[in-house]
Amino acid sequence: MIPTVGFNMRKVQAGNTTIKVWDIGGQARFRNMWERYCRGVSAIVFVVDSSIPLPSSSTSSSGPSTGAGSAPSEGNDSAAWGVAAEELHALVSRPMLAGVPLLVLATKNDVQGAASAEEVIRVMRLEQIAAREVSCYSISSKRQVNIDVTLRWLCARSPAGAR
Ligand SMILES: Nc1nc2c(ncn2[C@@H]2O[C@H](COP(=O)(O)OP(=O)(O)OP(=O)(O)O)[C@@H](O)[C@H]2O)c(=O)[nH]1
Ligand SMILES: [Mg+2]
Repeated sequence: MIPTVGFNMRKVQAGNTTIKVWDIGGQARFRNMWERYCRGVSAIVFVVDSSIPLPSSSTSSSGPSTGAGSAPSEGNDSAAWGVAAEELHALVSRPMLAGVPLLVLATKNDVQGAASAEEVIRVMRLEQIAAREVSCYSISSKRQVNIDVTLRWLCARSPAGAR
């Protein structure tokens, strides 16, 4: 796996449904593209790394955890959860994306000690996201865990109304 530069487009076949996936880079320099690519979509999938240690204080889910004035972490320490939560909440607050269903995927659940879906719901403050469908699954891309339920969730949000 190499970091996504800009975006990639893939079509994924799932049963009778073809899912057109826009995979957008997560690095800071690509985040201003997110809203544009999310307009008019059937669903937004936001992938987080559940192997990153959770913040020690369950209430401090945003902001830098290191000294005052330091930049928010982009690395693999627990401050990355705060960055992810802030970025997700900023994205879904965009008026153009009102009502778009959101699926948060907590990947790397094959790593020992990975955060559970419930922990990710708490640290990402998903219960604060209103007026849209919000789901969260713990998955492993590496071991193909819960990829089937993920595809079913996406198919059920297809414009053709597979529900
Ligand atoms: N153990 C494990 N590693 C994973 C899993 N999914 C991804 N990785 C690894 O995590 C690293 C980052 O994966 P990427 O798919 O490039 O992450 P990304 O979020 O697309 O990153 P950007 O493209 O920069 O946004 C790679 O080294 C992957 O091999 C997983 O389910 N389990
Ligand atoms: Mg990528």
